[in-house]
Amino acid sequence: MTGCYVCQSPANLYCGKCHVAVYCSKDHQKQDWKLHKTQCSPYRICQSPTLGRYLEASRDIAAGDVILTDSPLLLGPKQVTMPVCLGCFSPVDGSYSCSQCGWPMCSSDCEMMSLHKPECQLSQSRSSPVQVKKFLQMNEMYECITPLRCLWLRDNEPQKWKDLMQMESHYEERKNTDIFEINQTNVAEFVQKYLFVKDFNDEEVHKICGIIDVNGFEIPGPNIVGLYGKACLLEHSCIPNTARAYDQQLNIIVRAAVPIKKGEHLTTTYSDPMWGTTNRQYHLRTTKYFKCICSRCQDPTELGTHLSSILCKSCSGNMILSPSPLNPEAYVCQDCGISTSMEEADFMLKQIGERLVVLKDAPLSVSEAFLRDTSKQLSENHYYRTDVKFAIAQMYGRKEEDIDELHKDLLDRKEQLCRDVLRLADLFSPGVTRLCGLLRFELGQCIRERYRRLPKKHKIQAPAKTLLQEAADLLKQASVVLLLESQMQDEYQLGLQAEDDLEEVNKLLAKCRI
Ligand SMILES: C[S@@+](CC[C@H](N)C(=O)[O-])C[C@H]1O[C@@H](n2cnc3c(N)ncnc32)[C@H](O)[C@@H]1O
Repeated sequence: MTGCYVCQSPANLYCGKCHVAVYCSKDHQKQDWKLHKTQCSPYRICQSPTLGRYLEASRDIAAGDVILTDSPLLLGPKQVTMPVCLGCFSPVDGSYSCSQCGWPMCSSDCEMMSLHKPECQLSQSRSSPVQVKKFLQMNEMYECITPLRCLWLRDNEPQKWKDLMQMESHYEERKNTDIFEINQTNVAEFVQKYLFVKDFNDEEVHKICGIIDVNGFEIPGPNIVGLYGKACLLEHSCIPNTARAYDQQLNIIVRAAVPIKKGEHLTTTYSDPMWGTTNRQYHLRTTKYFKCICSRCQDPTELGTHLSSILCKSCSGNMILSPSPLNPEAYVCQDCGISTSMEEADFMLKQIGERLVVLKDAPLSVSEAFLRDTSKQLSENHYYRTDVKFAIAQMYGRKEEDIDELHKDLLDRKEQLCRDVLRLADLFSPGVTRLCGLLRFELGQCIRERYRRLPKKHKIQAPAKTLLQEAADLLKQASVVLLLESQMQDEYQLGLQAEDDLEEVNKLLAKCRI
């Protein structure tokens, strides 16, 4: 939106505070101020040679405050997906196809959705309907859909196309990479040779593929990627200060996760804050084309957590990436100085990673065995171990038995795991974030259950009240965070449960006369 906020005519005079509202003249800016000052964005758009465009807080922002809400420029299936309906994104089996173009859909209702118009129109360049034959597995035919939805904007929605074209594509860096080759075959050539769409040259197609990869947000839950004109300006940090959520229309809502001071950059995470440095760096380098040099990435101990450290075979000390996690040559023991080559460590990590894959469907005892075995190879907080701890912290009291049937030792175990992972989450994904919300929810359940198990006479003693108060604090914080999620998400349902449980705990607290 680049029209004057008052009269919509072409405008280039930006509000000096937020650099978002734009006017055609000083008069219109003055005229709008009374209204605009109540809405003036808490951020401004800035530019730097290393970051490109980025967002900066234009005033102090409190944790939980909405920084921006942005509607999608477009939505499409993720690049690698199995066949999904091109209207509602549910998996499809081929039993219904669009009457106009032949792409499989759910129903005539989905066929009519405006979302589907771009590929529907463009696919009609073929003389016969599109035929999809491979269902319930990844299907490379779908790699062209989101790019087509972008390319279609060029001739149909010029303002959106202009917004899209401002986004970073890293076109030059992508040339000669594997992904460039894949896009050449599965998008550029597929569009020209199978769909008979000749309107877009290879460079345009590759730029669009880059824009999707670099700027697209993977929306949790369904198989959707969304492009958002304002939210894409958030820069990456391995300890982000904002959190993202989506409403039912898939508008993105960006909130301050922690208090943010005027002048601070607004950051999100493009990777996963609970991954180790090497994995985050690899992901950022190969999909976003930059090297993160944040303080966490430069600290071989990752703020003293040793999230990426392995254990020394000689003295069991923590072995860190040396001489620096950004240019590692070996793992070196902090205690005895012995080193292990990157190849040897990578081989061990790969083997452990393969064990991880099968844990999801196995009994919890197999995950516990994994944690026991790896305690001699990996640091206590290693990201592999933390991943498993987080998974089983959620499953105890849910997967094999309900929490009120859980053996006391297992209840203690769940509580310990929640506390261990929460310590790390509070460092790397701090504040009003989904991860902290989930962990506080689980921990709140443990504490509430510990109270429930107290003998009746102990329930009127001071330690019982302390337990109830802790449960109430945890459930309150969990419900506040989880209810910010979209109602479609499981997290939202847990938020509702946290709210109910909190009510019950508060009633018990009110009865406590200690
Ligand atoms: C989603 S875009 C962000 C907006 C972009 N800066 C622009 O001008 O359109 C992602 C790109 O921004 C740059 N970027 C974001 N965070 C960065 C960071 N922490 N360090 C260096 N570059 C970063 C990288 O070029 C990255 O590929």
